[in-house]
Amino acid sequence: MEVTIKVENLTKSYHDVKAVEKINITVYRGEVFGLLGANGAGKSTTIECILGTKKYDSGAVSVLGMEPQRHRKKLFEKVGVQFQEANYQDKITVEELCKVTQSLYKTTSEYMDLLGKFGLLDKVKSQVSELSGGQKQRLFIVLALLPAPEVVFLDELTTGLDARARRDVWKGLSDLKAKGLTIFLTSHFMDEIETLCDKICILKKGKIIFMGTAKEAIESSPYEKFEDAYLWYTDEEDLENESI
Ligand SMILES: Nc1ncnc2c1ncn2[C@@H]1O[C@H](COP(=O)(O)OP(=O)(O)OP(=O)(O)O)[C@@H](O)[C@H]1O
Repeated sequence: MEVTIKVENLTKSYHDVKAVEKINITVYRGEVFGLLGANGAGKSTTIECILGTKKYDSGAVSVLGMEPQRHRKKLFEKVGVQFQEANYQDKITVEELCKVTQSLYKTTSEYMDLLGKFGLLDKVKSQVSELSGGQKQRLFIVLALLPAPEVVFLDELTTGLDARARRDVWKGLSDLKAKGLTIFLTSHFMDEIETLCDKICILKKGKIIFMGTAKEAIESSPYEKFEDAYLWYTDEEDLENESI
């Protein structure tokens, strides 16, 4: 199997806070990989180190066989990133933003196809500033996929989306996965993780406390539901006291 992302002993501190410590991750081509953990567990730091937008203290990272900080430009052509907030002019339509984004890349996907896949076809002529939060979120997924990337990073995949839109996003991503796209995502929704991810990694205070499939996570816990198992991994000591 072809390795798409390889992270070895990744360590990063902010002053005296160890945000991630000796993390090892391998993601194969065509896999959907889910990075989980409570707020502050180290997910964003890990993603930023993998993308080369943050400097790590020690360890090694390779994406599509390239070192992100050294091959930033070349990687930019093949890696898609979903931003939570994008910097675009106020008065720009969805179509114009798609075209501007396309102009940054050598090869691109058809924006109309992607807007259709993610339920935004009727918004093509709308101003981006007039979209709802959930529509913007989907537009950011479309923008991440426009370069026809080999791997895409989706941080907090469906935060802010309604139930229908979440299902549409899952379907859109599953179709792209079937075509060989590698997907690296974070999410706080356990149903989404269970549905989409081939492999998950749970971080707690910057360290990996579980790596495997969602099914394996359940099997190695005392619980039958993935969300219960996840909570057991992330805060073992508190779960027994909960009444709901
Ligand atoms: N720029 C920074 N300066 C100092 N500390 C930081 C900085 N960025 C993150 N941290 C700290 O590093 C730790 C990991 O943060 P990180 O943002 O990676 O977590 P996360 O898992 O992405 O959280 P969330 O789910 O809330 O987005 C936290 O303790 C956080 O306070």
